Amino acid sequence: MPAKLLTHLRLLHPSLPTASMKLGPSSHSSRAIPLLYRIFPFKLKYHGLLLLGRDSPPGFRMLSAQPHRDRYFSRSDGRRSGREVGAVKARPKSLIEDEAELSDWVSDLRTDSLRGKLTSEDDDSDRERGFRGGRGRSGRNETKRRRRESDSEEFGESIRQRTPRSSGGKSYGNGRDSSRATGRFESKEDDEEFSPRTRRRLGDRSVRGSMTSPMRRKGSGRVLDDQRGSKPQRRNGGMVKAEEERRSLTDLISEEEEEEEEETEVDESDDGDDDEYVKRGTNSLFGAPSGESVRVASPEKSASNSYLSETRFDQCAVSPPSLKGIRDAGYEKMTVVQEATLPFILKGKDVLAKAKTGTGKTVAFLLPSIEVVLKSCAPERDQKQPPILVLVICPTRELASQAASEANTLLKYHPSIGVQVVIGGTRLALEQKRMQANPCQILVATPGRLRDHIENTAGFATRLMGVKVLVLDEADHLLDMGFRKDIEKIIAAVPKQRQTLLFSATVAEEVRQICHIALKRDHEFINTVEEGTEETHSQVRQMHLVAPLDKQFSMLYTILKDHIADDVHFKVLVFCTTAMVTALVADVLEELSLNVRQIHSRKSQSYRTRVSDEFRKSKGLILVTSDVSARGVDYPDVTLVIQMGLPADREQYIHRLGRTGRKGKEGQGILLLAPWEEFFLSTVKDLPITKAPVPSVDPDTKKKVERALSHVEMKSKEAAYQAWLGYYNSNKKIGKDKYRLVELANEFSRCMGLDTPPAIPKLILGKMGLRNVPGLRSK
Ligand SMILES: Nc1ncnc2c1ncn2[C@@H]1O[C@H](COP(=O)(O)OP(=O)(O)OP(=O)(O)O)[C@@H](O)[C@H]1O
Repeated sequence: MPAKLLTHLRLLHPSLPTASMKLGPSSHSSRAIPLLYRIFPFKLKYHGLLLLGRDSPPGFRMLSAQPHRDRYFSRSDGRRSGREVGAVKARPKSLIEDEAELSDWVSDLRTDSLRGKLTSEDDDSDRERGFRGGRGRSGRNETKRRRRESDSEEFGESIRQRTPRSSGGKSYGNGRDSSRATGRFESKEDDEEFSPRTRRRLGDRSVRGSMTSPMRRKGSGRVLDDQRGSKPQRRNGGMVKAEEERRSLTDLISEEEEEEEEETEVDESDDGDDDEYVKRGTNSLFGAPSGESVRVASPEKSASNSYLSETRFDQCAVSPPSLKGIRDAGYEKMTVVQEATLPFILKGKDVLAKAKTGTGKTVAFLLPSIEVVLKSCAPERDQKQPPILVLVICPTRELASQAASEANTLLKYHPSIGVQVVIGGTRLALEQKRMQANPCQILVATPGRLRDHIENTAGFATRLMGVKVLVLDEADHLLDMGFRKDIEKIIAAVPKQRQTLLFSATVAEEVRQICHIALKRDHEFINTVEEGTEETHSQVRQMHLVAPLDKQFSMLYTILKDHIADDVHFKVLVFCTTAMVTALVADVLEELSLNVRQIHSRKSQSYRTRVSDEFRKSKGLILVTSDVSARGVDYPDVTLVIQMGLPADREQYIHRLGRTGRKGKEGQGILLLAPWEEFFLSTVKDLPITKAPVPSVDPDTKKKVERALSHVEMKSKEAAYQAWLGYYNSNKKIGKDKYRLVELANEFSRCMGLDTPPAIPKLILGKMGLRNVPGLRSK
């Protein structure tokens, strides 16, 4: 690590070592097979299922329950043959990923230290630390105020024209007849230097190394344990100052736009109790997993490529009421990840599980968690603050609500067990009341709001001391820098003696390096993504299209029209880089008379919930969205996912794409990039993304789109421009040349039909480090 970088890092984190720290290579667990033999004594005829990760750090175990590529749903195009992709291969990162870090980045500008990644915008909007004009308001304390300061401010950026590569036919329908050029990525701009995210991670790793380097840990879990209960880390003066500046800035640029505080529409469990039922359930059902009660999917079945295993739930050691709930939900067989993880979780092990999108991870952690609640003694009736036994953390409000709703489904025959959800955008007091008045053994929360409760709800911290199971859904994201502080705080607030479950569709090497902040050392790493296969689904056709910005609106419209014509049951998600760009794209498509909804962090929670519910139930609808929908959200039957502009990173690309092709269904994904964004393709080059045919845009369509753009409100364009500039400014590759960045931003402005780029407040330009850059207008 360059000495200069280390100096900057030390500014950010006083505990950094004085010499750069090198993390040694991971060693490899040789315990995996014997242990699995003990657990699945008759199963290891399928020893092909057990893949010892060559790179696995000690204590990790890779279990591939899908040793063969799914044939059932795969297309016979042979695109994937011969690819060698490590299941958890380390790969470069490219971009700032979540809005929480955007604000950190803004703070860091003053110190000229390394930048974090730019988030496209909010995930857990309640943590909303971004830099966004508006919604700043004072709160009870710093945390609260910071949290309420809103989602990311949007910044923005633009293009260099390059002729898109031509290709054959044009269909963006179901893709069955489309030509499928197997274009190779030329990625002329392959990273020679570290991306901001990589730099940040390097720094981060050094920070980690100083405290909890997995390579030198003897009991890495213990290091964190030692931190529990300790005061939050002291920040250096520079950081404090920067944060204060950011806060005051947020206050200054507040748009006085109070977010509506409304109750979510999450089902609450009833408050019946049935202790007898609970006790009955605990009688004989909870032995350690054995070969008789749990089976791993057979290779034969895996070869069929189904996301389902051959094991039925009723073959497992779960309680009758849970089984009834499962049956009512329509589940009979376990999915591969459920089958692979359940025995370990029921046995009380900490688990890090990786399984592809849409393969039932939520049930995989909820079902055994419910069994843990059942096993625990029922609280005394007059107990004022009954303990919370299971704590599930999700990065977004939508995901938390969804998980709570899934929990309620499974709890149908467990009347005494209650689920509550605490998420941003709702009234804290209301949540406090609900948690008081109703059973709440299982709490699903977004990190920011949970911290609010820890700090501001009387008796809440005591209730958390009852936690027996801690779940981090989308764990890699939660352990990333944007959430890290909140997660560390949360971990410190729950008992050391607990079971921890980490689930995600992506587990980057960096995450494996740091997961010990939450997991015990002897945790299980259960990887159901076969080594050498992609993390995406074979039945999802992935394409990329490179086109100059000024053609993108017309192309988007053409792609959508073609898809709609091709599939009457269309259901499309269009992902955009930031909330304000999302709003702009939605406005344009609406002007073009398409059936469009929009969802992003600038919308009130009640609106988000409404739109999300509508999209879940509908067909024939297009949802234009920011990354609030990128992870975990389970919209059934999405036929097409379009990603416009640079995804925050490789993982985000995979999660966004994962909104289609769920539960073994087919789907399509199109990544629409400008020529100068093409470098991103190198970060996903192991995925089967082919070059899309360039849609032919007829002059009428072009005019129609221009007209639609001219009808979009100026305010919307201004906000999109600023957001766009900010987003790309924080990208190391694009943001490093400010002159070029501004050129591109102004190109974007012209694409919206503006002759002059909108003026941006001086203060914001200053924070972006763009003051006095020619081509920008300030106000
Ligand atoms: N055993 C099962 N049989 C059939 N369907 C199931 C089963 N378990 C879960 N499902 C359904 O599968 C769908 C996807 O589940 P879920 O949202 O938990 O996936 P996921 O793996 O968490 O996806 P993501 O990675 O996108 O978060 C949901 O609609 C869920 O109800």
